[in-house]
Amino acid sequence: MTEQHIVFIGAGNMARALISGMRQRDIPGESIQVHAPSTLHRGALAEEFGVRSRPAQAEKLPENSVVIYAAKPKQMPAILQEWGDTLRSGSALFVSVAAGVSSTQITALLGEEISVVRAMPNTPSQIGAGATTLFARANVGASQCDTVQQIFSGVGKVFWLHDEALMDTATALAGSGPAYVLLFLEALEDAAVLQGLDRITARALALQTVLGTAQMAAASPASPSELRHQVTSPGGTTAAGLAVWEEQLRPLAQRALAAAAERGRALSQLLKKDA
Ligand SMILES: NC(=O)C1=CN([C@@H]2O[C@H](COP(=O)(O)OP(=O)(O)OC[C@H]3O[C@@H](n4cnc5c(N)ncnc54)[C@H](O)[C@@H]3O)[C@@H](O)[C@H]2O)C=CC1
Ligand SMILES: O=C(O)[C@@H]1CCC=N1
Repeated sequence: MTEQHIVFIGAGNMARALISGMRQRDIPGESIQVHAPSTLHRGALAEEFGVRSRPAQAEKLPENSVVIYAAKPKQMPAILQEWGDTLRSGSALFVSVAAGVSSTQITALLGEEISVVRAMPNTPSQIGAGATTLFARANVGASQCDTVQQIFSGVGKVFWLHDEALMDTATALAGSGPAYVLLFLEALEDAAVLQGLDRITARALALQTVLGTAQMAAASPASPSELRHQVTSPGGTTAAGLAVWEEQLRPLAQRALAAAAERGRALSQLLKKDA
């Protein structure tokens, strides 16, 4: 990709996941800069990934900077207050990974229409297997969209949305999704242990089953439903297990995604109250 200067605001879990994925894609450490108040967090990233580390306060940014906001949603008013002059005076592209906070809220906080893209990545980005949804405001140019596409496609698959309201759904599905899959793994493991299987074998079997099935589904032109039928012999073990899952799983998925998307909208409302 073209020489970009990538500036992270925040040095937590998501910044770490993205930086890890970027470094594996040979984005040089010197072109990544991390700002956070805690020397512990940013120092650890500097040591592990060779990125540059700075305190929280803003400074003049190099040309071609992409600023990735990776601190908490509720901190955005205070942090943008600190960064406002820097962001308004330069030509930086601002990418927010904050759940819920709308691009209109971001430009309102900055008091100016700078280029803003929202991104919703997820933690598998740390091994290049992320899923990121992107939304660009109308004033973001094609070359800026290309830049963001290159950054996030380096750490996984990228999906653009044209309706910003659906970012809350994408957050509920893919941003939060790794936690659901991990809970599913834990539940399968615990259930097998309850039947007597030792924990190490139960964990390894659950993991390989989910991994192998996801890889098979990704490699196959068949739909998940078609592949599922290939496993399900009439009157067999799978049919017996599936009957139990079917009672609850779809309504549960709907409720879980609704709750997560609603939380995204609530985070955005909270910001309105604080702003
Ligand atoms: N964790 C995840 O799986 C995902 C998180 N996100 C979003 O990423 C953002 C960060 O989430 P996490 O990394 O999980 O949180 P975290 O709590 O791990 O990290 C937050 C970071 O912000 C830093 N920070 C606090 N005050 C600051 C300031 N004044 N200036 C600069 N940095 C400051 C903290 O030092 C910390 O490094 C959130 O907005 C979240 O919605 C988005 C997708 C997935
Ligand atoms: O739980 C959260 O709010 C963040 C956004 C998506 C994943 N983690």
